[in-house]
Amino acid sequence: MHTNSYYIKRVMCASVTTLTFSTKTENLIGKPYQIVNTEEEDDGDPVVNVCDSQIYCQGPILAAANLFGLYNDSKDYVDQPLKDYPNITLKSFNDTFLDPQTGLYNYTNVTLKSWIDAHFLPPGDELDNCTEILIGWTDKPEKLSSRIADPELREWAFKLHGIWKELCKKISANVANHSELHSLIPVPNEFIIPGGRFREFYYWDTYWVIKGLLASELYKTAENVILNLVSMLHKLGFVPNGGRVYYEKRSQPPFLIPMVYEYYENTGNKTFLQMVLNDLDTEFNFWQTNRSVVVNINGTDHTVYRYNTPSNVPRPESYKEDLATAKNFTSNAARKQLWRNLASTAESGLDFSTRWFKDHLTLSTIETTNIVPVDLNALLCWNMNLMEYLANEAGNTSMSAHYHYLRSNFTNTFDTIFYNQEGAWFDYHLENKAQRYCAANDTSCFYPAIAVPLFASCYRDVDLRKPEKLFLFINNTGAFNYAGGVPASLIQNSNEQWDFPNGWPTLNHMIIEGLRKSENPIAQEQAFQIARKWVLSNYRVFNATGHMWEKYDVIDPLPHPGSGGEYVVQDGFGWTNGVILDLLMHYGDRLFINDCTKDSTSSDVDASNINLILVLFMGTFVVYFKL
Ligand SMILES: OC[C@H]1O[C@H](O[C@H]2O[C@H](CO)[C@@H](O)[C@H](O)[C@H]2O)[C@H](O)[C@@H](O)[C@@H]1O
Repeated sequence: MHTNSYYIKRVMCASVTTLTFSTKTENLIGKPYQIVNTEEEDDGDPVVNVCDSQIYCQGPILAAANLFGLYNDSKDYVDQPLKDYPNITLKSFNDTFLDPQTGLYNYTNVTLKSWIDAHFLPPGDELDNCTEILIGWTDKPEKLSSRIADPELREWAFKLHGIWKELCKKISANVANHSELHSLIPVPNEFIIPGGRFREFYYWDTYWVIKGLLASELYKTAENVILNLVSMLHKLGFVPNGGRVYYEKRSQPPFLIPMVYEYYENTGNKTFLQMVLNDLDTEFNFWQTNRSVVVNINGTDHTVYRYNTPSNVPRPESYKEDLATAKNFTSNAARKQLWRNLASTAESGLDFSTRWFKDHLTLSTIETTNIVPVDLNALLCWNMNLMEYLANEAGNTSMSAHYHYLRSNFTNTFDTIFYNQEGAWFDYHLENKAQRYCAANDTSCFYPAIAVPLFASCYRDVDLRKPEKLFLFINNTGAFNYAGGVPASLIQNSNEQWDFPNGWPTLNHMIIEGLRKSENPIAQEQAFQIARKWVLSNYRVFNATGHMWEKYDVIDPLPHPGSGGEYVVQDGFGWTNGVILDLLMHYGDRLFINDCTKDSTSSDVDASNINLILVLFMGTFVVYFKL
């Protein structure tokens, strides 16, 4: 018998599985006993848990529930509220299953499941609906009525607007009074959940939710949702991945400052801006202090940013998946490194994509902390720009000057590290000390991230060639040729959700907005074409399924929800609805359902190419004329 060691024995007996932990009792509480081989030498890298909870982030119950695979979706276990205090629950667990003589736990999947059912409430039990408190609610907001020309699209927009009522949740009083019984983190106001298994707010999702709420004229809700994130800054010093304790060690792409910017541009509410300005500064400083790294190029130091959480244990919401990914890893050090990379990728919001894999194919080769992502850096460049503007609007000229200084230095860094004269921006690899450049005809080359510098306007305004060159580069990859929108990569068969053939609302929106905001007519026409494909295929899937989905398969002429990754595709869906409402605000006067009643999307592509050729012609003329 191995004691004090990494050793878990599974004995199948008929349909009942017996699980025995061959580990001493003292190692079971408070230590990630199930993952660390205590016989191995200390590798000097201490275990960093995601949170202190012995129920939701570590401890024997989390491990047992996952090792037995009691849940189809691992996230269900960590979303269940407790019926009694954690220490009482833990004691009951040990009293029931732990043999004091041997120090072994003894249970079957049946006894374990029935014990869990007796001690936990169903997932999501702690949420109330908030229909009553959507201040300013009207069934048919004026913006949607006036800016959408096609009557069918307008009716659809009203339906999407109606879904805010279903996705809007409020934490029940119980959570605030007894937060130790919940993984949900209490927030002061209502919030919009993505939907399905995602029963809490998510950080970067909320940017597109806010865009949708603004189109829906739900200004007070938008304000309240932002204040929830500000309350996270007060509590944790940063905005976490999502509103549960198991997300407390990592963030998500930095969109709080852009959220406040969008809100302010729509409302002009200076009092609100002044109230949150210092918090926005705190948010920026979190990235500056905790996620920056220095890269030296030709003797000059450049500060850039990467995703890099300190936690190095399995993600509690994907515990069994992270154990499975580590199954061939033989040392503690390698496992901890892998888990830090998996969690850091979740911080990127793009969990998972071949973009982060060393071999562009296999999850276990993940190396996110080695990668300096072009999109994260572009977003922080945008944050600097927005802070300069917002601080000035709020009357804080010294803060504004500070951000002006930061951004003007950073645009040079950005150019030096990420820009390639082939016409696109690329990630940078820390160990290889090189850009992750690849030619347009290489399928591992295209990720929508390369278009984020346009979305974030992280290039000099006078540099009009950059948007055009980027457009041409992406065009050459073939990524614009799909019927339903732009895919998350061109790498096939990875079965990861942030890869081909899935297209995501967030990525399509950033590409469209980047091209639209450029002053280049070719790029702007492509923006419209992508928006048209995206809106019309979402519409068709909605009519076919009755739902909006978190992601879509963009290659099939008959569009349908996406697939792949750790969990089944979810409906709802916060950011999907926000993106459609926002695109209808921009393009509602020129989008018509009849454009897509014909089934052949390839003829749509042909038509859009003809338009592009025409605009290309005109664009050349415009550029020529400017010179
Ligand atoms: O449970 C697995 C992972 O689920 C989340 O990620 C996905 O959904 C989020 C909500 O829509 C979205 O923000 C993220 O981009 C998606 O990949 C969660 O954010 C991950 O941390 C979690 O491990």
